[in-house]
Amino acid sequence: MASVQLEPHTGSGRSQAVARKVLPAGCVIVSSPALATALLPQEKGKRCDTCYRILPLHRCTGCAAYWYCSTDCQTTQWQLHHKRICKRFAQYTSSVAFQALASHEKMDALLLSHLVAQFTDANDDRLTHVTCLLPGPAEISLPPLACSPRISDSLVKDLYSRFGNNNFVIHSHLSGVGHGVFPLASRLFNHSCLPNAAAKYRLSASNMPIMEVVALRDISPGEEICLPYLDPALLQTRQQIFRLTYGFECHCLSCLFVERVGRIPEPPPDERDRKDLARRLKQFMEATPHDGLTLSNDPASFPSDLLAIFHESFITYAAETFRNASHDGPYSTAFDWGESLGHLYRLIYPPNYPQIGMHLLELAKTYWNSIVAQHLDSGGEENEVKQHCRSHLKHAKENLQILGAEGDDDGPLIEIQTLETLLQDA
Ligand SMILES: C[S@@+](CC[C@H](N)C(=O)[O-])C[C@H]1O[C@@H](n2cnc3c(N)ncnc32)[C@H](O)[C@@H]1O
Repeated sequence: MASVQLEPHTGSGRSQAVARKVLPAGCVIVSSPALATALLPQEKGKRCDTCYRILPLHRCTGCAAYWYCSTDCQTTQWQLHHKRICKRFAQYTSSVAFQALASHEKMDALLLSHLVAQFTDANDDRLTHVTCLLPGPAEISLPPLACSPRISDSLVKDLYSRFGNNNFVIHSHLSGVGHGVFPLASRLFNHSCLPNAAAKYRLSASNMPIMEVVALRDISPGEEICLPYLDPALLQTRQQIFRLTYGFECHCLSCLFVERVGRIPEPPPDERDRKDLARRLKQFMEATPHDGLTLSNDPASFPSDLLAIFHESFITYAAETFRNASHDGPYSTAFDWGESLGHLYRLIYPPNYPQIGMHLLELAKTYWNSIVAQHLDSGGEENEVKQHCRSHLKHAKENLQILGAEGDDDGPLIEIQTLETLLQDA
C-alpha cells in the first residue's frame, strides 16, 4: 500500500492507518475488494446479486431468489457460493429458525452463509484476513446458515464474531443497498466523528462492489486516516452504539465537545419557538465564520442558548419538515428548514462531508421546484430564488466532486449537470 501504513495506536491495543505521504482531497487512498456481500431485501430483484448494478435481470431458475444481469455475473456467484445454497434456499428462508430472526440478523445470516459457503480450507489466507480483525464486544450465538459449512463450527463462530464491528453498509448515493465484508478496509481504518476520509462503492460488470476510501481533505504524512462508522449527527446516541456494538469509547474532538456540554438541552416543543431557534442559528452562522469543525472547539465558545440545535430530535424535525415541503411546498417552509439543516450539517460534519453536498443539492432542487411550480413572475423574487439555487448548486458540486463518481451511474453529479443546464436556459 503506497498511501498508508499500519502502525500501533498510541495508548490502545489496536492499530491505526497512517498516511505515508500527502494525500490530496479527492484521492483514492485504498481500494478494498469485497469477500462477501448480501443485498438488502428491498433491493432484491432490482439489482444484480453479484455486481449490484440496476440492469435488466434474469432470475436463477434453481431458487428463483437471486437475480443476475449477465451470464458472467451468474457464473461468478455460482462458483463463489450459490451452487452450495441454491437448492436449499427456499427451505432455509422459510424455516422457523430463519423467520425468528430480526431483519438485521437475517442480513447477517445471509452474509455469513455467502462467506462460509466459499471455503473448504481453514487455512485459506482470505479467512485469516477476517479472523485477524478485532472481535466485537458482545457474546454471539450463531444464526442458522443456508448451507452446512465445510470449515469447523468454531471457525464459523470466529468469523461471525467479527461481523458486528467490522462489516460495512454498501451504499449508492448515500442510500444503503447491501452489507459487505471488506477485510482490508476493516483492518486499516478506525472511526472518527470528524473523519478525514469516506467510503464509496464502485460497481462494475462481473465484480462484487469494490470499496474505495477517499480523502475528504488534504491529509498530511503521519496523520491517522479515519472513517465514520456511523452518522456523526447521532450526537446523543452514538457513544452508546460505539460501546455496545464496537466496544470502544470515542474520544474524538466532536465527542469531547458533547461530553463537555453534558446534557444537550431539549428543543422547545412549540413550532414557533423552534422557528425562533432556527432563526437564531441563522444569525449565528451569518455572524461567525466557521470552518466546518465547530464541534472540535470548546463549547464555552458556542452560544449556550443554541445548544438545543444539536438535539437529535431537532435535527430530525428540521430534516422532516424540509423533506415534507421540498417537493410541493409550502416553499417558504422548505427554504427556512432546508437552510437551517444546511447550517446544522456544516456545524456537525467535517469539511466536504458528502451529506452536506447531498443536502445542498436537495436544497438547490427545491429552489428550482419553486420556480417551476410558482412561475414566479415578479422579476426580483425570481432572481433571488435563482441566485440561491445557483449558489447551493455550486457548493454541492464542490463538495460532491471530492467523493467523485460512485454507486449507480445516474446520481448527484449528473443531477447537478442537468440543473446547471436548466439554470443557464432559465
Ligand atoms: C473496523 S475495526 C478497526 C481495526 C483496527 N484498526 C485494527 O487494529 O485492526 C473496529 C474496531 O477498532 C477499534 N476502534 C476503531 N475506532 C476506534 C476509536 N476511535 N477509538 C477506539 N477504538 C477504536 C474498536 O475496537 C472497533 O471495534
